[in-house]
Amino acid sequence: MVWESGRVFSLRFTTLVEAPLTVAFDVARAPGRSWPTPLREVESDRPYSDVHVTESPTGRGRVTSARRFTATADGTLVDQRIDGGSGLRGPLGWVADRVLRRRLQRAVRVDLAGYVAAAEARAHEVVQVVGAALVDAGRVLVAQRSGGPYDGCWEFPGGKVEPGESQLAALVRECAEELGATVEPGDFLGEVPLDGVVGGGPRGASTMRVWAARVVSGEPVAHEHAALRWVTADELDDVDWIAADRPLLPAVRTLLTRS
Ligand SMILES: Nc1nc2c([nH]c(=O)n2[C@H]2C[C@H](O)[C@@H](COP(=O)(O)OP(=O)(O)OP(=O)(O)O)O2)c(=O)[nH]1
Repeated sequence: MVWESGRVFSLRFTTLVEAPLTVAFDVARAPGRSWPTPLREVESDRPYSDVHVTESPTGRGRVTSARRFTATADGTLVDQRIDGGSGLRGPLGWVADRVLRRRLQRAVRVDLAGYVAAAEARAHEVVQVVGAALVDAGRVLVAQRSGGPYDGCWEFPGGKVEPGESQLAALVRECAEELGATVEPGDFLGEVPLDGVVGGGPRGASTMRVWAARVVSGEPVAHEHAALRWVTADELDDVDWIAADRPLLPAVRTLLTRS
């Protein structure tokens, strides 16, 4: 990218936040607290990406901040790219660009330190649900809820993470309770916001993270569900899923076609 006047620089910051995707995104809503000029949001695709712009302090150039939020097994990877320039030409522009670049670098570092702490603290306040896509011979186990608001809908075995419990420990515990089987978690598959799904809570109050897994001992039995079913990749779309789960189906389909 080249600005009409002056030169341009690029900065890149990659940060792992130990918080779910929705939390990492929602807490990041107001970036640029330490920036020289206020940022304006021009694009937002919650909880995946956003773009902000600001004028450079000279009033002649522009700075753009584009962030991408990706759910990973360990939390959320925040990838931020800043493109900007003072908008000034010649030797003065050269100096102004260097100063602006350094100020932004410092400002982002200060912002990130506060942001990571705030997101990780907030992560303890949201309801985190974990789910297991249990795979065997090209099929995945789906479980039918019994009672409650999603009575009759199908879901991944799993449930809420308890305070102080790790997500994978919760996954193994929930599968043992619900299926009477021991499971071993594998690859992380993805995360979906459960906005309003769990107890009708507000936006960002709950989220679900799903892992591929396999049964290592015992035969799954529906201890808490109405029924269990093993389904193939071709049958995935026809299942009457809890609606929030549907965005995870492409990842499950890929998993099944690989297994
Ligand atoms: N287990 C599971 N829960 C899901 C899925 N999709 C989805 O929206 N949910 C929602 C439904 C529930 O509101 C919430 C999980 O709660 P739960 O009732 O199964 O969890 P739990 O066993 O820990 O519940 P409890 O102790 O509070 O009764 O997440 C899914 O695929 N699997």
